[in-house]
Amino acid sequence: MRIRFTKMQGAGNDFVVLDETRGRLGLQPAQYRWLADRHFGVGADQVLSVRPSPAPGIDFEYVIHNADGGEVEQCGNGARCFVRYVRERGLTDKRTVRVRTMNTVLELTEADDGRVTVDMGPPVFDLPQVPFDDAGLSPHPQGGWHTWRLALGTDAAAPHADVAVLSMGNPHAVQLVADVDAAPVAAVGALVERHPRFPKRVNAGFLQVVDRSHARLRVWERGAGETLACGTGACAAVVAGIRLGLFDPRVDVQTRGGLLTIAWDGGDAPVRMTGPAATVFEGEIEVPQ
Ligand SMILES: N[C@@H](CCC[C@H](N)C(=O)O)C(=O)O
Repeated sequence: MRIRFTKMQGAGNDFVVLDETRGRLGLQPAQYRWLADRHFGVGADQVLSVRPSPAPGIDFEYVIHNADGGEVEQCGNGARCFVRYVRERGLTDKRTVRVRTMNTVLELTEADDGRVTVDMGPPVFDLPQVPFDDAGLSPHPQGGWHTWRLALGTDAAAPHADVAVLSMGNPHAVQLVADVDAAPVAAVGALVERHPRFPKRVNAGFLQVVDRSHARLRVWERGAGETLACGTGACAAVVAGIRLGLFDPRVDVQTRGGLLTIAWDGGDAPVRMTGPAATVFEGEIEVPQ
């Protein structure tokens, strides 16, 4: 099957975007995996499919597949690219677009300078909803909140990670590090991603607090490995830092691929993420059956 695609990136988190507004392509998990493959396919951290309005008051549906082919609930950087995509192609002329993902409706607004702000909705701390299994674990109080100690192996000498656990519609485990450049993101991230306490696996964030309004962040993403930026990861890291008493309500997060600004007023307030989104190139490719 020959398909048209658009390659996009938001802060270096890169995407293959597919237009399914006039009909489904019917791709299977192995085909999403192939499209995301950097050697045999186009190459991307996620594949995003743009579908027509699923209900009155909602402009589009947006479906996300990780590079491993698995469908997931949210993608913050992808959401910014999504709004850029539908506006650039004339699929809408609205500046603020409402889009349904697997488990929520997001509101996205493109500013004159091309930066996009996403209302990501409120963070979720209820552990079964993350989901996180805390049976038999005690939380470690820190600031006004707590972290959880995860053993990263079965023997007594196994290393551990102290993580703050929350959902931004998708699961996140955020650990504080002194220096993101020295953090063992691949080794520890892979262990946290598949830790048995996270039944749906988890995105593992490594957060360096620079000061009360500046952070540095690296994220080992579920189903994609380390990416140059993770939008929901930045939201989760800032929310965790605010609850741990480390940040003010607005934080600039420096990722390896760009700068994201995250704002959260606490409680049930929505998390707002602002950052770049850009088209890289367009093409056509024959996808193996
Ligand atoms: N890159 C994303 C997150 C994509 C999904 C994530 N890997 C998951 O499995 O939940 C972002 O910008 O938020």
